Amino acid sequence: MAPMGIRLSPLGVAVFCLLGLGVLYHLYSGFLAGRISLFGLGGEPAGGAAGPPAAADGGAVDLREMLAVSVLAAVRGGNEVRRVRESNVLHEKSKGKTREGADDKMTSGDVLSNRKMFYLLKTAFPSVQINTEEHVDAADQEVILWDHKIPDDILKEVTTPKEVPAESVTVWIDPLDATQEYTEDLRKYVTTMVCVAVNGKPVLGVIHKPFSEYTAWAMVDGGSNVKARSSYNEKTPRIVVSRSHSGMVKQVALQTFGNQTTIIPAGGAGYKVLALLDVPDKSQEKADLYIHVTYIKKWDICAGNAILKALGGHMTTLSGEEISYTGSDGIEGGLLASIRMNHQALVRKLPDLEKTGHK
Ligand SMILES: Nc1ncnc2c1ncn2[C@@H]1O[C@H](COP(=O)(O)O)[C@@H](OP(=O)(O)O)[C@H]1O
Ligand SMILES: [Mg+2]
Repeated sequence: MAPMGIRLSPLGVAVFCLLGLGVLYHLYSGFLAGRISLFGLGGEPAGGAAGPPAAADGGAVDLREMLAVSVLAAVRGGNEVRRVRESNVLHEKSKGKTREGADDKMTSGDVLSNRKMFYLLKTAFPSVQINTEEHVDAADQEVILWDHKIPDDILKEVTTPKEVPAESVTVWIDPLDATQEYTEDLRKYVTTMVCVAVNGKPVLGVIHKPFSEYTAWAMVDGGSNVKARSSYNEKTPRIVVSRSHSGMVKQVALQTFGNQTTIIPAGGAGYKVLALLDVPDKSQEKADLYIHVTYIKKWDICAGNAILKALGGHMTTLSGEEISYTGSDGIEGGLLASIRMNHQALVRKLPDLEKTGHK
């Protein structure tokens, strides 16, 4: 006898259970079929539904899953970057001028990489804020599904899920860093990058080099597949600087560290952060410090900032302020990036750019 005097017929209960099982089977087989068709083909479907998004409810997102999708996005974007460069049809355009009057370039490599990277992340994490360097064409949407697989190297380092509220997350995408150098066919400088910030703090970063197929990733308090070198020259550092947006950086570096200092001009903020690390890629130059003095955007620097932070290094403005990865796109105060050095002592050594007019 059921409570309140209601009698349950055993046949009714059995029919109800069978119906429930049927509904569950239907849902689950659809989900599996989606996955199988996606990965059986080894590519992305043009649309339709497979696995559910990782954070469909806008509640929590798992940073370990976000790292897996970020790596995949950087690699998929990188494939587009490589394909366009190899076709030699770049459709190069100027988006306008930088504050210093240089052309702000864009190519088909930027656009197609952006489309892959943005929609892969957006489909997996529909409720998170994604800021990207390039315009996303809403009329040219693509559903790109993630197989919910976390690669072994990530599982080995990041052993537990790390959930955070979806609304605390801001993702920054740079679909093609070093566009200027890309147009000059200086391939080694080119990277694709993804960064995840939580409450404005950079917590995970991915920098991928499409032409050498090297990927560096790191998560603050999580793990990494890259590390710092064993030693750095703090006294007469080799300093990596911009080759196409340099401003007065050489003067600042020589004034601060003396004329013996080696200046390495290089393209791409991602490439310059990798120059500070122990990177096996043969095309990668090595440096002790990265300094930038002109205006720069957060998608250019967030991934490098997260990786440095995860490895115990620092990226700040030239006056030592931490950079917040929410709100506005750009930062005004220049950049100083270091690892295994006394970062605050370096900040004290640098001249005040406002006063010296070296900006
Ligand atoms: N003054 C400036 N204004 C706008 N963007 C700048 C800039 N200085 C550097 N950047 C951007 O920061 C990235 C690294 O610059 P650099 O190679 O000169 O060090 C490049 O990104 P993109 O190639 O993604 O546009 C570049 O466009
Ligand atoms: Mg960039």
